[in-house]
Amino acid sequence: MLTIDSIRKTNPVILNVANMVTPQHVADAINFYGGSPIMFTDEREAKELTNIASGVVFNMGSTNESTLRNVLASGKVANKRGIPVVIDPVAVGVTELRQANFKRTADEVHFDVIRGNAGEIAYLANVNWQVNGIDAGNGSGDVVAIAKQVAQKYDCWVVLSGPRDIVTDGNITYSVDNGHPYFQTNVGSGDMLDGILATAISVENNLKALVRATATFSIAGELAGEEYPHQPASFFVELFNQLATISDDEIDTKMKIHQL
Ligand SMILES: Nc1ncnc2c1ncn2[C@@H]1O[C@H](COP(=O)(O)OP(=O)(O)OP(=O)(O)O)[C@@H](O)[C@H]1O
Ligand SMILES: Cc1ncsc1CCO
Ligand SMILES: [Mg+2]
Repeated sequence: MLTIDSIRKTNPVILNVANMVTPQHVADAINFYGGSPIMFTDEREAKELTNIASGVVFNMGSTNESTLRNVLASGKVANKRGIPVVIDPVAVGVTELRQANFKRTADEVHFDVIRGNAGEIAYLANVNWQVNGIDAGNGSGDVVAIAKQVAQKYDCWVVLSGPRDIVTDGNITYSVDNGHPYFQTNVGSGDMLDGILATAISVENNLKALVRATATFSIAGELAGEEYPHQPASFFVELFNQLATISDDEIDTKMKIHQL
């Protein structure tokens, strides 16, 4: 079983192609959880940095020609080395460029995890969904079926986040019912989750570890919400305190996971 102690002892280096909005939050989340984050923006060091990393995160939230090259260069080295790749297809359905960038990346790089909200994963499943920019929006599709379909299509794990998180390999599926509404209030919660997931599976690369990491982040939010029930901005800072101090006992006690 993946323990928080093993993550903190391993302190894996997690390489990120971040978006322009939330890199500090992502670096903090990885760091407080027990990883060692590093970001980069110049393709010339993609290979060297991927060679020293234990996991990589590609956030497609504000990709341009140069950062797309970074993703492709790093992704190929990560695949060759067998280190886990997490991709976040931020607002993928919203513009043609985002769609093309994701397709190109999927054609050239194998992902271990696609992490997105319902709107993003629904787009990848070709399911009609009323998205709202970076936010999940509304749809009537079955999120479990959608997540499984995307996992099968891309031969990877999918973490579809929201009030209930769905974690699947396309066959075995878990739900995680922990969390707090203030996650949704804060921009970058999903980006932080990407970093948490990469950190976790760089230490133990299996579906159960992915489920536990998903629950850990949500439980840290529950604990933060208990401290700050009416202060959404303080919640965000407290989330870091909780990530830095959460124990395996707390995770075991609070975890609400079900195999579906
Ligand atoms: N209403 C909610 N109740 C409980 N937890 C939530 C809720 N909404 C989101 N979460 C949690 O927030 C985290 C981020 O998920 P979310 O689906 O908001 O990502 P996102 O839309 O990609 O966010 P962003 O684009 O701002 O980074 C997950 O851990 C999820 O469990
Ligand atoms: C607001 C925003 N725009 C592009 S990425 C991002 C952060 C949430 O992913
Ligand atoms: Mg997002």
